[in-house]
Amino acid sequence: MNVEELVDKVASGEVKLHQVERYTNGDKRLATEVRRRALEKKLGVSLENIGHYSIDPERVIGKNIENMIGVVQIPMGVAGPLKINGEYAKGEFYIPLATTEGALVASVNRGCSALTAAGGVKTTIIDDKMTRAPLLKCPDARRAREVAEWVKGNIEYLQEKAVSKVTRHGKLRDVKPYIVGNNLYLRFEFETGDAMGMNMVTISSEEIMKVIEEHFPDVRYLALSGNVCVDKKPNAMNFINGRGKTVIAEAVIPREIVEKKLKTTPELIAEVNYRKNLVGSAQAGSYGFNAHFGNIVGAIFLATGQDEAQITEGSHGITLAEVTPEGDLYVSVTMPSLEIGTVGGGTRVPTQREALSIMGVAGGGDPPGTNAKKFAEIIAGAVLAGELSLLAAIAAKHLAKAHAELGR
Ligand SMILES: CC(C)(COP(=O)([O-])OP(=O)([O-])OC[C@H]1O[C@@H](n2cnc3c(N)ncnc32)[C@H](O)[C@@H]1OP(=O)([O-])[O-])[C@@H](O)C(=O)NCCC(=O)NCCSC(=O)C[C@@](C)(O)CC(=O)[O-]
Ligand SMILES: NC(=O)C1=CN([C@@H]2O[C@H](COP(=O)(O)OP(=O)(O)OC[C@H]3O[C@@H](n4cnc5c(N)ncnc54)[C@H](OP(=O)(O)O)[C@@H]3O)[C@@H](O)[C@H]2O)C=CC1
Repeated sequence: MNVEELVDKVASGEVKLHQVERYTNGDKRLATEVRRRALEKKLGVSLENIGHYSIDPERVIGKNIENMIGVVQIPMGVAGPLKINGEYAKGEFYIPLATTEGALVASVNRGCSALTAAGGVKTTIIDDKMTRAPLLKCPDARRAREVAEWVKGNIEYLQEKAVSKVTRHGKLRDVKPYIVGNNLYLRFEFETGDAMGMNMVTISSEEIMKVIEEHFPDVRYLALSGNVCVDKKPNAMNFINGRGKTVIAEAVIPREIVEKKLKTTPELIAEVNYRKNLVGSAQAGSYGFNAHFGNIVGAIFLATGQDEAQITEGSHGITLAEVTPEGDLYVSVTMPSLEIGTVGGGTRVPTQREALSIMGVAGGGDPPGTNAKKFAEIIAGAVLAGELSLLAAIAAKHLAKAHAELGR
């Protein structure tokens, strides 16, 4: 069948979208073009821009995407330099941000400028784990408790018998059981090196379930994810117990810098933060006791190939601002659930990998895990920059003007 015939057959539905590779001798670039052209024909639309890209379909189909028709492009800007005094990120960094929201990059850039002039951001990682919580249906709550106790006492055994079969970098380090009636949710905690880890921990958890079913034939493994993990949904669990990296970025900004660069005062920033981010968020029942973590996390996630659905949990967290006894401004962001990686998933897509390389965090670290931790510290620093600048703009009543000038 020639290409024109194939396009027609796909447009008519005779060949399904996911079957096209069968007719292109496995040529994925051609299959991508055929699907796009079939869609153009069927819908009477032009997808010319979606069809212009540098990413090789051979590298992403089958690992990152199915039914590929092309690529969507998001403008990418860069903010910085931002000085970070972290335990992993040390020095000045440029932060790639993919967004279509005018004024966002300018704002993060302004925050970077103020923070760097103030001596930089101090970052601290409090915890680091990826979780998966399978659901087991037990005869009753007492049996559920027995299973949970056995699992708690057999972490090393499960690592050896199940997890080590799946992954070299994934390590089962703990489990937190939750029991509801006869349901047992085993929230497994894993170290995942430089990977965000969801594939690693999901496949490992299934192996663990096999071992548990062998030991407890009266217990039925019902769902690999029991929603206590918690992945890709707003939730209190990750806010309180953490998931991915739990990281804090903080800085003290001298009053002169607040006045000169941010056009306001430490007192006004602290008051706006208290009344907006803390009281306002409490009134709204929000998990985001912050101004716009989601903006910065989202733009970095899109630029660097992170799982975009996990921007949800990345947007959780608390911003603090207070005036120091010396009259300067202390600011911090506490991010309980930053689920990120520098290997695996979308990080291997060439454009995204280049974006990671801007920060010196593409690929695995030496030792493993250090690159992802460095990346987490850089994100937290950038989030602090964004929070600081937006809070200042709101305090100075510059928000509407900024977006009128840069966003329309
Ligand atoms: C727009 C600014 C930065 C102007 O701020 P400014 O202080 O008037 O600007 P400036 O010209 O005096 O320059 C100060 C610094 O800003 C940066 N800067 C300034 N202009 C640019 C530019 N064009 N491109 C790149 N960087 C720029 C630059 O770093 C510069 O310092 P330097 O490096 O020169 O020493 C400021 O008004 C601002 O930050 N506004 C806030 C905008 C913002 O944060 N938007 C985020 C999205 S809002 C949203 O989506 C969430 C929301 C609001 O709904 C959440 C909520 O409910 O709170
Ligand atoms: N399965 C699911 O339920 C879900 C999957 N996802 C998706 O999962 C993907 C991410 O899964 P993830 O497990 O992070 O990625 P991968 O599945 O790509 O696993 C990471 C791979 O990198 C290897 N690796 C090499 N060097 C390192 C290093 N330094 N540190 C860690 N691993 C290293 C690992 O080897 P080895 O394993 O031998 O150590 C492993 O093969 C994303 O595409 C995401 O969208 C998201 C949510 C749910």
